[in-house]
Amino acid sequence: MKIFTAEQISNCDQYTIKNEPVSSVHLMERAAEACVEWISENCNHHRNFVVFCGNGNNGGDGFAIARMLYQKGFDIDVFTNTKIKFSTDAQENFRHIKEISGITIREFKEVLNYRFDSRTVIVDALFGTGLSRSLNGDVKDLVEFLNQKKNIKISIDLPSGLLADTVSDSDSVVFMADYTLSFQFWKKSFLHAETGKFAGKVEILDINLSEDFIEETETGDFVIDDEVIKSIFKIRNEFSHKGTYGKAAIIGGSYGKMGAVVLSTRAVLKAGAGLTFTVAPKCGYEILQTSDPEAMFIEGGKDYIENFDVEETAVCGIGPGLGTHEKTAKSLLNFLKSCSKPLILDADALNIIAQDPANLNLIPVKSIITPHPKEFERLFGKTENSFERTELAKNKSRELHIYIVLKDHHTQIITPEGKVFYNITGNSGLAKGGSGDILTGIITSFLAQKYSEHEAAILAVWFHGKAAEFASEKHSKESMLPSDVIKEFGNVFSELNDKVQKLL
Ligand SMILES: NC(=O)C1=CN([C@@H]2O[C@H](COP(=O)(O)OP(=O)(O)OC[C@H]3O[C@@H](n4cnc5c(N)ncnc54)[C@H](O)[C@@H]3O)[C@@H](O)[C@H]2O)[C@@H](O)CC1
Ligand SMILES: Nc1ncnc2c1ncn2[C@@H]1O[C@H](COP(=O)(O)OP(=O)(O)O)[C@@H](O)[C@H]1O
Ligand SMILES: [K+]
Repeated sequence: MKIFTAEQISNCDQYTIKNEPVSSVHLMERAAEACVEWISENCNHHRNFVVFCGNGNNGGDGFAIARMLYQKGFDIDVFTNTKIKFSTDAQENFRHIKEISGITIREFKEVLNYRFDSRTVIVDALFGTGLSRSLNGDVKDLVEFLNQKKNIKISIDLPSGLLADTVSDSDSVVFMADYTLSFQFWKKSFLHAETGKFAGKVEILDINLSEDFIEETETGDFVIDDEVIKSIFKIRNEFSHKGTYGKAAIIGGSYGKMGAVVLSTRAVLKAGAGLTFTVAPKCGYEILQTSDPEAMFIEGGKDYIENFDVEETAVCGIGPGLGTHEKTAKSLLNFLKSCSKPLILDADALNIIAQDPANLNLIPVKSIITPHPKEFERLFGKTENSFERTELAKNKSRELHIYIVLKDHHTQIITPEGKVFYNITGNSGLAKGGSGDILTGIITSFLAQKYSEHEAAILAVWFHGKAAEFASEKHSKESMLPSDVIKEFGNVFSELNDKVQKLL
């Protein structure tokens, strides 16, 4: 799914109104219907809603939602500011709601005397994509007041005060939603930590905006949705043999960190590679042969790795548990100098490279590197916030002609062409040592299976998150272990096969 800026979204609305058989006010009606449908389906314990409506079209949505919820039998109160001029469509919906005697309309300032029942849901329809500056004055006070309430809060389109595509000033006041019902597209601000925290759980509601506009409008930012995944995943060929699925090698491990290669190797195996090797120090021989018997062991040193050579045709994932021993570092850098095929570089491989900026140029083109934010900083330097980090990653991907998998809650895959793919699978159950090792294994496995670097990185990140979702359902986010995540790979493949199967 494409991610658009606030300006592009507004253009999309206008294009739809101009070119499709729908008027502006009908599009608002469609948007409100989608919200009301979601609320009716999901809201089982709450009967009363208090809707806060601004003067623009976001407020118009709010009036229409209030009317429709009332017609469905919910108790509704509405707050607005009648002293400021409404937009045309908001005015029309305000007119409709005034005619309903069962709905009381109050001015914002009356909120201080309003009795919030603990089961009242607060709906924020103050500002959406039209927000042009930080909240101030009365409306800022209102949002601060509402944020103190313990009630469930739903934002329409965007939490008020949040900009769609960039970070707000750190002292800006933003409505703190539990749920955000947003129209048609993911907004970039939902996907970054500093701003996404205001949106709560995000639901994207389809309001049928013009497909032609969406198709023709260029963007560099995408969300990895089912369509992206279906276009990448390949069904396993029955007329195949192990050679069809490639050779993969995990290179890593050091005394005390052998678990990282065990997990990484197991992830390669369970993600479907044909032949799997582990290059690890001798001290890991028994551990690896016992834990992952399907993989072949290659001795890469005694207590730490000194030899990175594996079969020419194997795809190499380097770094899990590798350590940064001087001799390991020296031989890794020598290996990089002699290597021209794309590699997967993670963890200590990145920490070794980060020791000297000149090392960055040794990374073979089209390699996939998988830094978490701290490793990214060691490699490329500090940034003010995660939006800037993504921009820096885009520059570096272009410059070095590599793929950067910037690991985060919404991990980003950044391509040498400057495109950014945001992942929306996964959860905080992955915030544990060992999760990244698994991701390295999955990417290595998919690359060995002849997915392109671009496809392998995107599919693997999505896959990793999806497996975490299955694992958390069984074990909880708190208790799930990276090894539980690997056990769910089978369920993810079943889901993938179901998605792409040609059903009779
Ligand atoms: N036909 C359409 O264009 C549709 C628009 N929709 C809704 O319309 C919204 C966008 O509507 P608008 O473009 O009218 O914008 P908003 O309703 O987000 O609000 C913008 C209004 O607030 C003012 N404003 C901006 N920042 C302010 C601030 N900090 N303090 C006080 N006032 C401020 C602006 O001057 C403008 O009058 C979307 O988020 C969505 O909810 C949906 O109904 C779908 C269809
Ligand atoms: N809160 C979270 N939500 C979603 N994914 C997460 C979260 N925390 C961590 N992850 C994922 O888990 C992995 C952790 O990687 P990393 O920090 O390198 O772990 P390790 O050091 O164990 O290898 C990344 O893929 C990251 O995106
Ligand atoms: K809003």
